[in-house]
Amino acid sequence: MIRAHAVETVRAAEAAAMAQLPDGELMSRAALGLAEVAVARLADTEGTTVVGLVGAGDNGGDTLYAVAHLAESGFACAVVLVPTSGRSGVHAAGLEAAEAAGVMVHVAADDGSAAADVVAEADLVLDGIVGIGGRPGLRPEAARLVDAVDDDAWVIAVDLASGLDPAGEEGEDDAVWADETVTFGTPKPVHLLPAGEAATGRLTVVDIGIDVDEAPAAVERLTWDDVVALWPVPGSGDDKYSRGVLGVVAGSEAYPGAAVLCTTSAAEAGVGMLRYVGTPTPVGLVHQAVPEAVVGDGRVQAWVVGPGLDTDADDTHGRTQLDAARAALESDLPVVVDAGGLALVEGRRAAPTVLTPHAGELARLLTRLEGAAEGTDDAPSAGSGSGPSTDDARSSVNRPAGGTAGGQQGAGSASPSTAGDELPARGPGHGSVTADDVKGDPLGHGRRLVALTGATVLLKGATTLVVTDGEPVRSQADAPPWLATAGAGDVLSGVIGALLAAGLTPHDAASLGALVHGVTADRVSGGGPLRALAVAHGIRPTVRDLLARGRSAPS
Ligand SMILES: NC(=O)C1=CN([C@@H]2O[C@H](COP(=O)(O)OP(=O)(O)OC[C@H]3O[C@@H](n4cnc5c(N)ncnc54)[C@H](O)[C@@H]3O)[C@@H](O)[C@H]2O)[C@@H](O)CC1
Ligand SMILES: [K+]
Repeated sequence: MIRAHAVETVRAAEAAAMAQLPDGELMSRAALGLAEVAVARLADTEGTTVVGLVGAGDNGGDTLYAVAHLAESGFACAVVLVPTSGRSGVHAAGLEAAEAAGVMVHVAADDGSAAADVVAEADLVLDGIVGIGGRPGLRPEAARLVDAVDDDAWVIAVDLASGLDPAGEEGEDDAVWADETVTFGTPKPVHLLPAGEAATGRLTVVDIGIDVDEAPAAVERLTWDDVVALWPVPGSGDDKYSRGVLGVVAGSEAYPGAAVLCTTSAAEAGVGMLRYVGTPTPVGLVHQAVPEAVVGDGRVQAWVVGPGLDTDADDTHGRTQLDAARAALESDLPVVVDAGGLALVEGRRAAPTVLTPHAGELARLLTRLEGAAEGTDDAPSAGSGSGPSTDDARSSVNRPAGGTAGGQQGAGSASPSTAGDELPARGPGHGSVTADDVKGDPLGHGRRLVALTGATVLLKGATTLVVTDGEPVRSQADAPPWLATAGAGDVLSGVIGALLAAGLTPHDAASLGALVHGVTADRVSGGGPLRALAVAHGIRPTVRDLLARGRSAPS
């Protein structure tokens, strides 16, 4: 598992380490690690010239010492001091070391255009303007220098891309767009969250000897090795019931395919037994595609409610299916609620619940539930504010052409309410939320839905977020953009349902489901198009191979 720690946690760990070490030791380790990465990248890119952009804090100090190392290794090195106060504004000992190593020093405040020319010449740029002490956004003088960076230069952000919010809560238009980030001690939340992940680029963690193992993480990301630890593997005493029976209320006369996708993926994920509740057309399809499934209601350990569900159906079969969906939601059993099922959510359930909206569905749900809550005395607070900006609208000063944070991924579904329909604009009613609002602040809006429902919220996107009250946010970015295809969400809900039925917590089931879904999509895609059904059929071999990694790993 990758664990990212909040700035306060990092500062406390650094203080504890510094108390045991000579002055400057941590910075020296950071600078050396940074220089080693830079040397490797210069070799990869056949680069020879280096510029360090140096701000007023210790992030600039790291950069000055790293550039000194690079100059000593024979590279043509310069630094540009960004603060308006020039030399007096930067880390004095670092500046002395850089000058002693023969680094050319340019002061942006003295001659901004000459400094920009120097920046434009560099093959490799170290962004040391601000680190974890930074506020979001770049000052104009810094932005001008970042803008001068050559499109072909390799940009390494020191600790984090300057201009980003270290906590990853606030999106920021004005930030460095790094090819790579070299961070110290532990990842920071911004490296794993949608607000900063794309501008972070490749992430390398340099061990500087601080200890955060016992400290709570702010954000976590499951990795392949976590599958062995978390995936429910049957023992010799298990039978199909003890392994978990999953009930699926999905598909409809209008959207029958979702039933096939959801039940197929649940079966592929190895559920003990599957019950399916649907209308005649999807029942026939499920019979053919998943002969293991038992059609009809019965005892289950968990439910999936909603993929392809037609909440407008008013024929007898449709109404009976909707009654089963409502009964599942009113039961004391764990439920995954997806797509059409989200329209049936009325607020808190007492039992474990995973809601799996994409941005548009989350916006609709928040608008409806917050509207309803406003009419009551105990209305929860609306949570953090939301801006109209979107990922797509974000522009970073040195972002490469066409480089965006990626669109919605894994959000596709064969269900009526997940067919990419999004609220066109902010609605007239007070408190109405749009899909763009959610994309501009996915974590904040996810938290709002958690506060309203008490559920685990899995928000689909290029990076999928899993938010549960009292747990570190899980952030999974395993899937290729090809997964943004209709039906992918139906497959995801089947996997999560199988894991819930086996007894995993909603937080683990949702994040592990997202991981396996994304890894499967990546394998199935192989760099090309994929179909949701192929992802469903890929779940079984993917889980098998991930479990086999654990068996072959040295103990
Ligand atoms: N604390 C430690 O023990 C270690 C810290 N290290 C480095 O130190 C960094 C943190 O250093 P600092 O706490 O000095 O803080 P930073 O270097 O992140 O920056 C703080 C300075 O930048 C200015 N600033 C803030 N936001 C700005 C913005 N948007 N635009 C321009 N200037 C802005 C502030 O006025 C302040 O002077 C880490 O990110 C890491 O790079 C490493 O050397 C490892 C050890
Ligand atoms: K930086």
